[in-house]
Amino acid sequence: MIKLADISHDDFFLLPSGAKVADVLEDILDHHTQYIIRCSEKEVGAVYRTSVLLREALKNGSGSLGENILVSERFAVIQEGDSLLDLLALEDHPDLIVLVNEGTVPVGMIDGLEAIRKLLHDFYGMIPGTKLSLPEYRDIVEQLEEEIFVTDGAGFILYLNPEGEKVCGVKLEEVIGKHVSDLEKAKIFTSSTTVEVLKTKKKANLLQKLKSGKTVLATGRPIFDQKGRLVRVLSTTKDVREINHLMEQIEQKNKEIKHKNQELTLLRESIFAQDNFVCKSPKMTGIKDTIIKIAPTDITVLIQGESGVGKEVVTKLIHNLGLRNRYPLIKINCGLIPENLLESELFGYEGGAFTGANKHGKLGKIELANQGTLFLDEIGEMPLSLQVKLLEFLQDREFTRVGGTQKIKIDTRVILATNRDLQTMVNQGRFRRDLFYRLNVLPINIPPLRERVEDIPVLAEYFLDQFNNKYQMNKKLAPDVIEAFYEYDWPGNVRELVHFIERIMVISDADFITRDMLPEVFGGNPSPRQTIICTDLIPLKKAKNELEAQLIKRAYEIYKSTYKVGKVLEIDQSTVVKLLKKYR
Ligand SMILES: Nc1ncnc2c1ncn2[C@@H]1O[C@H](COP(=O)(O)OP(=O)(O)OP(=O)(O)O)[C@@H](O)[C@H]1O
Repeated sequence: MIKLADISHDDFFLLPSGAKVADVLEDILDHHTQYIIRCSEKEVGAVYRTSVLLREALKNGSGSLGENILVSERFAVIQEGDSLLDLLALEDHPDLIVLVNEGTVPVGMIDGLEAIRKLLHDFYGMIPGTKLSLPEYRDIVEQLEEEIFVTDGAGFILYLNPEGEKVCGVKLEEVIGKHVSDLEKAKIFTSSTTVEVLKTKKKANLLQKLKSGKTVLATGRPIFDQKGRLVRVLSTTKDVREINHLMEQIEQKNKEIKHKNQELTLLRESIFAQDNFVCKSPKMTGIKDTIIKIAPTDITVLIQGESGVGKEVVTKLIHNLGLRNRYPLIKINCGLIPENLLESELFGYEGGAFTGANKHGKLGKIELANQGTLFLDEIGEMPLSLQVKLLEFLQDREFTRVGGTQKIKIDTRVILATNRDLQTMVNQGRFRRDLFYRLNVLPINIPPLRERVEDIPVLAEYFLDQFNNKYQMNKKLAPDVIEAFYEYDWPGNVRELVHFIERIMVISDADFITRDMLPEVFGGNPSPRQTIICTDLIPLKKAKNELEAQLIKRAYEIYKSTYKVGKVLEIDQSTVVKLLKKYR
């Protein structure tokens, strides 16, 4: 902490109290000082500006310079060992501060404004501008809505700002000079931070209970002099109610956010339901999470999977959950449109572009998808000749109509789907490598239904409900029907399951559909899945182990019961347990 002596100057001339100014005028002129201090051995009487004194001498002659005609500057007297903080205890806002030694002899002077600037800088981290006057600085400190409580290094109270007076319910003059423990004894507050700081010489935070019943959060800070001695303790407090109020506000905001998130989840779920998307398996719930994340972006998505796995359902979800859902989702199936028509279907054409063309021209699907989403289904079927034009469009979102020369810019999101293995097609030279890399920004691979059997019961129940509603029925599936579904291979995936459920519901007379009502493929005769085909030659022992591992794992995935697995694989339950241990 800076001492006042450190920032003082000695630009003054001492004028003993009895001496006449006229008698020492020459001395004053010789010394070239800015101020003249009149003082006795007991006190500092007045401080004059030399310039004022000289002006008076010029005007009236030096003989007329009595003590009375000189107006003293506003000043305060402070001991040279005091620190900046002692300024806070001053009643008035002096323009000048006279530092005196242990007697009363002036040893230095400080500009009041300069001192307050330093004080603000040191204590409050403020770098004051040059425009404020000393009283203004004092007002700032006094108007802080924070309690300021200052003691010396032994705990004797030096200063309490008006907010502190309010908070503690005492006046500065009642407590100044008292020890902080006296205030504790008088129950003005409990557990003083000052006492804590005096003990630990470290910053302390405490909850203080005040006489008024209020609880405040007090922070005490030690202030050391250059020699590392504790010279002051500065404490500030904050009303806990205010903090509690803020905490309540934060909690309220958090609740609102949580509520909004819940609403958003419900909204998303309703979109998933509207778009008829059902899933339970970890693989598909992972895909659902990806959809939620990428839907609001414009990232190009490539959806791969066997026919009927739900590629179009996922496309609709991405569009409907995205920011373009007020604009259309335009689909074009590249596999269904003859090669020679695909270009004009996709990019449109100018009037008279080719024989038989509309003379006014026609908008292509890309233009129709402006602002919305373009869904290119069966992208693996796109002829190589068109792939370059598509690549150019994907890169710049610009294209020309067939028969046109003008570039057209379109703002659309692109989603592509295929049931072909594009990587293999690239290797075989049937799909452009550069286009593949451009498309493969975010691949979503939807697994076939047989690889996510957990979805089978939820999908089956879902379709059952749909067709019960559609046909005004009340049919149910027996648990062994679902078991039979687990065992089937579903080469047509979810599409096959939908159609199968509709068919069985319509053709069966009973309300309760049981396994024996299902076609052969679900039971008696071996299904194609039960045929094991060897495509390669491997050692018999390895092959046996591999088959055993696959069978046991697959069966357990489906039945989640060692008893059932034993029954299906026609082995003891204890063998199932042993094998599961071996292959896990
Ligand atoms: N997760 C799912 N929840 C509910 N229904 C689904 C789900 N996945 C697919 N379906 C239904 O299965 C049928 C086939 O789905 P979709 O047309 O999306 O498959 P696809 O992979 O695009 O097929 P293709 O490759 O033959 O075009 C549709 O009737 C669809 O509603």
